[in-house]
Amino acid sequence: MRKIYVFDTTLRDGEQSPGVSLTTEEKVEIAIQLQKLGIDRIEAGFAAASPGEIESIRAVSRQVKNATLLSLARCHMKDIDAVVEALREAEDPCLHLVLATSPIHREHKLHMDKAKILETAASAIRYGRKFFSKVEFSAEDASRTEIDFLCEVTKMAIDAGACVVNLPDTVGFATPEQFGNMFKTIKSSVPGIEKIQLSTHCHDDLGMATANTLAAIANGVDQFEGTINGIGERAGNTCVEEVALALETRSDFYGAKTSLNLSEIYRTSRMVSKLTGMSVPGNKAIVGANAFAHESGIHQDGMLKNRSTYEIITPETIGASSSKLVLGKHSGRHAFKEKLIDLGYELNEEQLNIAFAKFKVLADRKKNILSEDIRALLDENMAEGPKPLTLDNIQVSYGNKTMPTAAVRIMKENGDMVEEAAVGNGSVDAVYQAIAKATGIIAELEDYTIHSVTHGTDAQGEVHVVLRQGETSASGRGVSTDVIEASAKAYLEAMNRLISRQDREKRREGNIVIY
Ligand SMILES: CC(=O)SCCNC(=O)CCNC(=O)[C@H](O)C(C)(C)COP(=O)(O)OP(=O)(O)OC[C@H]1O[C@@H](n2cnc3c(N)ncnc32)[C@H](O)[C@@H]1OP(=O)(O)O
Ligand SMILES: CC(C)C(=O)C(=O)O
Ligand SMILES: [Mg+2]
Repeated sequence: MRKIYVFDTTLRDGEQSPGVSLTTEEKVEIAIQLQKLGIDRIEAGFAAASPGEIESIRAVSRQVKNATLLSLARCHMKDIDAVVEALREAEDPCLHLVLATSPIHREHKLHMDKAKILETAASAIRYGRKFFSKVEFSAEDASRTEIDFLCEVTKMAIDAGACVVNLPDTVGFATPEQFGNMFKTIKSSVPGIEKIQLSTHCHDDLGMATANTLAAIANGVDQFEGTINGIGERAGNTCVEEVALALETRSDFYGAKTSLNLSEIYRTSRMVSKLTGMSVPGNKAIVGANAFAHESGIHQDGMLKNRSTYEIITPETIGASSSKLVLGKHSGRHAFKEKLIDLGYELNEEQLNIAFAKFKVLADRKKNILSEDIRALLDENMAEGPKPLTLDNIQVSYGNKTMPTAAVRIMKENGDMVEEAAVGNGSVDAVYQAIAKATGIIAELEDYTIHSVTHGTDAQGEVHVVLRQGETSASGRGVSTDVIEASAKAYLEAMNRLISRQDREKRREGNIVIY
């Protein structure tokens, strides 16, 4: 199996993401993790950018022992001198030089003709070789460079002493077939190409960075460059994790693999996301929160029967915890039942049907049903004891400049409905006043607590109340995506318990129940 070298540029091109600036400590933390991941070459920064950048690269170089360490430089002596300073303590240093070669960059940016490009790059490589035994040369915007000139540039870099020649798709313009052909031509027509390693470096402007990188690999490159989570300039770079997993999963096709410790991928992704502040979209390949989550009933049923039906990579491979069957409105009975077993509930067929029906109602109201939602739903449905009072309807009118008003309709055990409205000093208070008026039961609210059972703005709220009447107290719990409804449910549950307790006590005393 051919080994593909991984060049990680999270700390250089990744840091070029708008809004990202890593401290020295953060760069060091990421570099240590990149080593654990088994990255072969780590680009720690652009030394000439600032004195602080030189310091950061030096700090990283003190920690990196098992990877080649690079810093990027323009083809300028002062940039190269800055790299010399930054990489002085590196165990295995490599200078990374860049110069654009495309007609657009030559004419509009550099104001250099082809001869000047060749001369500038060659003298920079030669100057760099005085300090470094390893020099990588990148022909920026290679994919928009005339192929004959690119062959000349590659030959110049080899002759001047580069050991890696990188041909980037700097602006994400290439298409896989065209990009693959570019490498095929370079490999077959540049004399001395076997003396160096060929590398690729892609950007994702058209969403083709991974495809283009794989096309380059299929056409013989030895190294690919990328970043964790694909962060980087504009739409970002090739995602290291995507290419590594594509090679691993489709080694039958590519016949090539990286030597990454794949089980460190998830941890590395989380760390980079946290330290750069760039969140990973849920549907991101490999490392997104949904990459191993299954919501629809047919998929969940398949997963329960055999994971290979809907997963081509296991989460364990990348160090993520496990596949998730996410319960939602598309879920079916198989997954629901499995979830109940996981949560320790044993329901008979009839109970299961009832719970499943209630779950579907909840799923229509709430996008993401979590374990706590299910627990809350089951505990509520399975709560024992008689229910003298049931909430039938509730309506609240709230305005920050008006008194909150609530109207409630409550069904008694015998089926009678009682309706009342009341104002309060808040919406919950108004509801409680209305319930008190409707039932005629005046109880002291001894305790009221509310917390979110799950996360997000559509989370379920769970309310606990304690009511007291004389010597008797009772607690109640209510759960709903609406906190007012949860509050009303909790209040009525506490009232029902209060009534039952008083009922029992009165029976014992031979009296008649008041309610
Ligand atoms: C494709 C890439 O990702 S390339 C890497 C991009 N990364 C960075 O730019 C790192 C951060 N950069 C910086 O801190 C600054 O741009 C510096 C320190 C490098 C240079 O800053 P300044 O001297 O102020 O120049 P500025 O950035 O405004 O312009 C770039 C100059 O370098 C020239 N240049 C651009 N690329 C190269 C190159 N590879 N080799 C030599 N000169 C180059 C430009 O033509 C321009 O020259 P000019 O001043 O004669 O017009
Ligand atoms: C410096 C080079 C490799 C680069 O980042 C690019 O061309 O995108
Ligand atoms: Mg780049």
